[in-house]
Amino acid sequence: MTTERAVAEAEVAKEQAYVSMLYDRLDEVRADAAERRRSVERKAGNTPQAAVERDAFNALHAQRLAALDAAARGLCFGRLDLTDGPTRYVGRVGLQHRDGAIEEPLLLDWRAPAAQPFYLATAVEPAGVGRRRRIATSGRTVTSVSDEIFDADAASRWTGELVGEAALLSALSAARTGRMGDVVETIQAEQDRIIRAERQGVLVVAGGPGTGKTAVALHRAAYLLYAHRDVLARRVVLVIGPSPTFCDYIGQVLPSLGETDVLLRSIGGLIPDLEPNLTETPEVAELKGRLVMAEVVAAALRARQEPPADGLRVRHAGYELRVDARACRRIADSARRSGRLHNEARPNVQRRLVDAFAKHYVAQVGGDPRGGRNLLDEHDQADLRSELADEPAILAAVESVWPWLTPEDLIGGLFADPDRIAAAAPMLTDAERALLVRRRGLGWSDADVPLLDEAAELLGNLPDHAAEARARALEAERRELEEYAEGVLAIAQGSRSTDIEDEADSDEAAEVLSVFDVVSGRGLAGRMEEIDDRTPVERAAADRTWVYGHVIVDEAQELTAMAWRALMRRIPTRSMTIVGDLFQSSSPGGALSWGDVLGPYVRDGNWRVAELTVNYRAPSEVMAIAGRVLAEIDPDATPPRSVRTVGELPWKEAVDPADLGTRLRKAVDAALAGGDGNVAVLVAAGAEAEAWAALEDVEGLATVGPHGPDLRARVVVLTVGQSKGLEFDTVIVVEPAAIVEASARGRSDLYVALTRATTHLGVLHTRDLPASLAAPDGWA
Ligand SMILES: Nc1ncnc2c1ncn2[C@@H]1O[C@H](COP(=O)(O)OP(=O)(O)OP(=O)(O)O)[C@@H](O)[C@H]1O
Repeated sequence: MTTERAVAEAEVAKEQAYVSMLYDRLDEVRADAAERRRSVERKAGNTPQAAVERDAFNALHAQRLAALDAAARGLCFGRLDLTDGPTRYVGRVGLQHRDGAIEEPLLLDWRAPAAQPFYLATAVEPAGVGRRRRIATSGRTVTSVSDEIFDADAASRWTGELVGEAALLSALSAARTGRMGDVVETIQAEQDRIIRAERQGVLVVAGGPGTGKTAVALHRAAYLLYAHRDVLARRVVLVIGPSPTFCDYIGQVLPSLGETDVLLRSIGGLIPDLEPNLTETPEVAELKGRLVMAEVVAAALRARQEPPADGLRVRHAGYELRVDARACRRIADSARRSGRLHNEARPNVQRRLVDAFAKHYVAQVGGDPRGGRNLLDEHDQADLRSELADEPAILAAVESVWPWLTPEDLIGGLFADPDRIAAAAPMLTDAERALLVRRRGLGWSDADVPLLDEAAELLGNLPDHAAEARARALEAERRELEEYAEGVLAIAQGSRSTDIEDEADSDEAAEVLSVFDVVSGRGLAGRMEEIDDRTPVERAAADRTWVYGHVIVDEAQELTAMAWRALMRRIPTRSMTIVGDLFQSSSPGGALSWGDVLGPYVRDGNWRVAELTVNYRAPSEVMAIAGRVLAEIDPDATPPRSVRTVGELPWKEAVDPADLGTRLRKAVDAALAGGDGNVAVLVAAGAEAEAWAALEDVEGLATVGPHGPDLRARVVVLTVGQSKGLEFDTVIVVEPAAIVEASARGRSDLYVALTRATTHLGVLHTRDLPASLAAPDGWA
């Protein structure tokens, strides 16, 4: 055995002793936490107050246990030998001595200030570190140690191998699993500075593909929760991702760091109980994303507050009761001027209209034919008034002036009626207005969500009784419509089934479907009756108006102006981390500059940009090709510098259209045979069906669930839009020309597609390649 190996083994043995001790201590702490949780559960007291307290403590201990469980994997991964001080061990969680008497902790949480030199020390700026040691473990066993020596004295004491970037490179070369993992053991200095940046104000993290923006954003969430737990655990950190698929992809990172006070959502998921089920064309999504839509929504509401031109008439107890048009208008105008939200103003409108009807009623019932004083006394008049207050015909008349409205009513009612659109959106062209038309009851798209949110802001909540009454009314309406629809269909089509899907084209069916809108109102009413023993994250998830402690936006370049508007309402303190790359923006309504995005919401000087410059994902061979596409997007842009070179050039192949499927199949088979990594086939939107069909019988092909294809499969087909933020060992891009043509920002889509590869990249094409890819150099 060489001396170096003997020394290394001795060091491993020493670290093993320390790491075993840490695991013993972790087991003790977990046992204590579990015992405390059990004792809370056993605590006496059956009052609702005691139950709520018990649940709160339970949640706290459950969270602590989750953090300790998460820490068990790779508990300790580093050691710092300070030049003028003690030795410190760095890990996933902080551990103290049992008696707590000794000041130095047994293990430092990676987020503690004292642990920072582990990420920042370099030979040039050692930050007081003599030696940084990385400790690799498998389960509870130390498998190796590797050192960097920053101090000549320490160097003379240590003769083992020096492996600077080995841990990073080995992490980056590992096969991908379809789920992002944490990088806590190998955070790089430029990333660490961003992770620990001040909480106040808006921090924009810009950087090219693969620079770790998502990784940094998630570790920042974990850091902020550590540094400001008192506020943030109560107010919750919201992380916005570009799609539910992406949220699934990154969903394990924070739990693996022991953090659960975080809510992950896409913009489409911002309204509780509403799951968008429709996909818009890019034109419609762009139109709905424009800020002018806020004016359209406001105008649509004003139009719903318009009293009938010839006033109101109601028959009651043999009398015709009237409120003339001028009086109706006065009441509506003053409700609008009151500044109250629409539904909050309704009780006042109702009271004044009932008063006006009652006045007419009293005049008719007690009027003196000879022109004298009214014959009814004050009590009689009050009785008549209260008789009218619950009269359905009167309430229906009030509805016609100032209806109870949910966001779904307002926006669904607007889109369903070209006349309403014309009145609310005179600033749009005819063609644009036509894009907005949609029958009611078909559902909602991601692009509708900010509009529904805008509507909700103007409307306010329905009070419980109104929500219930409305649910009852709509239930009755639904039954009536169902009967009607059945009748109509029975006459028209004999015994044909009235399955809703069969009827999707009939107007009756559309109306029948529209009652699904009610579910959220009813769900809301039901929820309010429950005792509120939910965790802050659960409460935030169920509350559209929740104000968050910090908001992190990933792939922020994709958000439309309306989406930003909706999001900013959730974070009035503007404590935000915004992560994105403008060159990867494919959304036609997406950002062109961070100044444009933030200008309306954040004062200059309250936001700053931090850049990430190193590409941890795509190797230099892939970036050489992708960089040429970037140069076509913007000749002045600099692609991020790759840390890895894999020694394999990307390939491209021209194929006959008839052979595309067979060739694709061959390429996927070859990739699968070449290793145990995953494979993604990336295509232009609309071309996915063909690719799925070509790969139908490939073993390991993804299944498709409600959030899209399962990324944990070995082979997956995705549109470029779906692949945003993801990465795969092998990427096969099909028909770049079609990707470029598919949208106004098609070149950015092609840049995104090429930069998803961690190791192998291939391009299949039946048409000419864009100039940036046509040049022969850089290809195998
Ligand atoms: N310090 C690090 N240590 C180990 N792996 C890292 C580190 N930083 C980033 N990575 C890895 O690099 C890959 C790319 O990171 P990430 O997805 O965060 O990049 P991104 O900038 O968000 O990319 P894109 O803009 O393309 O979505 C991921 O696999 C991530 O885990």
